[in-house]
Amino acid sequence: MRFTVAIDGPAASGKGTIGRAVAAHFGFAHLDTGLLYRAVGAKAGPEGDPVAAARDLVPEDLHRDDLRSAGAGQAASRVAAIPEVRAALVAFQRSFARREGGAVLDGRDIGTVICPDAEVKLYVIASDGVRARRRWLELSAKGDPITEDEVLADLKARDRRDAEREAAPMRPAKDAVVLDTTEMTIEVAVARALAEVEAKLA
Ligand SMILES: Nc1ncnc2c1ncn2[C@@H]1O[C@H](COP(=O)(O)OP(=O)(O)O)[C@@H](O)[C@H]1O
Ligand SMILES: Nc1ccn([C@@H]2O[C@H](COP(=O)(O)OP(=O)(O)O)[C@@H](O)[C@H]2O)c(=O)n1
Repeated sequence: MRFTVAIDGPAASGKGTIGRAVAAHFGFAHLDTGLLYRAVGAKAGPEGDPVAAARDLVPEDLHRDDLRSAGAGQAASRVAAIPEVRAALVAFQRSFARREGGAVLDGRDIGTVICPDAEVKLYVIASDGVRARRRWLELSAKGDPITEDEVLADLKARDRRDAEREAAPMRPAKDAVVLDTTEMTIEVAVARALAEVEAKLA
């Protein structure tokens, strides 16, 4: 069975949390595509060639322990604006999406560019303040000394860059279901996503 769930939306809106839960529930594979761009940014570093880093990306690159920081997120969003970087990552994402047994991919352009024919498309949003609070709680629990205001500034800068770039800008697909999780618990948000998938599987 081939079945693709595409989850897009701005930074820290809950895409990964929902994606992992949907994948676990239905036994689908899950790909956090943001991790690919974070790994490219980290692999290239400030002086390197991001296009070469994207073309040479190997699975071990995704296991670096510094990919979740705000700095790695900023580097990701800069390399993600380069069309050749995005092009180098398309084939892997598309073949992951069509693997046997079902797949969930979360990112910014899954429903619009990577998988325009996905069976389910969700666009997950939440207010800026709520997203900043959630990401700050996550980073501070890991010992990151970043402040909540710094997280908010990071999210806003990335969202603007991601939405305004020419190459695969962040936006909801015309047929995406928008899920505003501002006032939802994780359990409620996941239940809403599961219901959308159930409806299409039936
Ligand atoms: N509905 C929610 N309520 C409270 N916290 C949430 C909710 N959804 C996600 N979170 C938390 O917010 C943080 C960001 O979520 P995540 O799924 O990583 O977002 P994204 O993949 O969109 O960047 C995580 O720490 C996650 O546990
Ligand atoms: N499909 C994707 C996924 C991520 N990205 C870029 O990668 C960055 C990091 O993505 P992420 O999903 O890990 O970010 P968070 O939402 O977890 O903060 C984003 O800010 C985008 O610039 C993208 O351009 N396309």
